[in-house]
Amino acid sequence: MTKHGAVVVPEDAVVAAAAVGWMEKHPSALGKFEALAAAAKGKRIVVFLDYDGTLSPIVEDPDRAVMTDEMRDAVRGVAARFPTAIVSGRCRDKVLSFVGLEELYYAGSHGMDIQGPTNAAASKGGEEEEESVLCQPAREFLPMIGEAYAALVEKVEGVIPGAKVENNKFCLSVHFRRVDERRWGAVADQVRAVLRGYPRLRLTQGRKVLEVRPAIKWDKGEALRFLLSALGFSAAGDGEDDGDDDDAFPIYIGDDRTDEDAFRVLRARGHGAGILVSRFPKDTCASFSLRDPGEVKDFLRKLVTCAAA
Ligand SMILES: O=P(O)(O)OC[C@H]1O[C@H](O[C@H]2O[C@H](CO)[C@@H](O)[C@H](O)[C@H]2O)[C@H](O)[C@@H](O)[C@@H]1O
Repeated sequence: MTKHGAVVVPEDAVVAAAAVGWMEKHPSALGKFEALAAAAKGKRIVVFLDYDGTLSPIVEDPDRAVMTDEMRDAVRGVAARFPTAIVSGRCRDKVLSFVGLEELYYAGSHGMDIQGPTNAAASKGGEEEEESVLCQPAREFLPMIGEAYAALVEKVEGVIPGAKVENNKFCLSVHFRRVDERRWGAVADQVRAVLRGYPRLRLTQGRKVLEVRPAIKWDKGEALRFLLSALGFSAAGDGEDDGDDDDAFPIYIGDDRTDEDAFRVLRARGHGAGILVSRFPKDTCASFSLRDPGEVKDFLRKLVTCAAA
């Protein structure tokens, strides 16, 4: 096609070519399953799963982001074969209530609240909750988060229709999915104004959500390292003879910006697989991709079948 003598490539063709290029760099984890299984051969697979957008589809109301029974069965099957952790921005109790599987590790509040399986602790009786909590690096921030929550409810949720503040214990989520798009800027301005009173809290952005969290060096990547180490594997994965088992093959599946911290850790380790859940090309440190939670479920089922073979 030509216009004024120049070659004009239709916009759809440019988008399609970019998508093809992106898929070459981040191929489908289903399409490359055999290669992935071969890379994991002889190593011990450890599975890390984000929740929203990965195990459950993104929905308007965060309180209704439930997971299907089929997905629960797939996660249960994986957890019966490999150590498995849910790593979420949600507070640990809420994500546990959505997933409903006590045999998993849970890292809530973007990894700032880590708990081991509660099924074993529960059978011992007594102080199950305290026994199963493994790591809470932002404990001292609890009173500050409580104060900031109250201020955000008053100054954002109370003022901008559709805005919703979710208390995730060690962090807060300010949702604007249901806010009129013309007021998104106002949400961000109000949140920033509140946070000026809390210089030790920082702001990041997820999928139509502003995330307020303690400004400490801790994120989903650190949680992944912590859990590997708690499971007896090397946290660095550097092949050093430091007494730790370097034979883990961590698989991390997630859809959002906060999952990039975990993908970066896997890149640095040089083994394991970061899998981004996305229908569209996105800048990512993940090596593979899956399109949506339906494909995540298929991938988890394949892992189970492969382990049983
Ligand atoms: O780390 P995640 O498990 O992915 O949690 C990140 C945030 O997820 C939730 O919000 C997102 O999903 C909602 C339900 O589908 C959707 O309404 C919202 O727009 C998304 O941002 C959760 O509510 C947040 O607290 C998490 O931080």
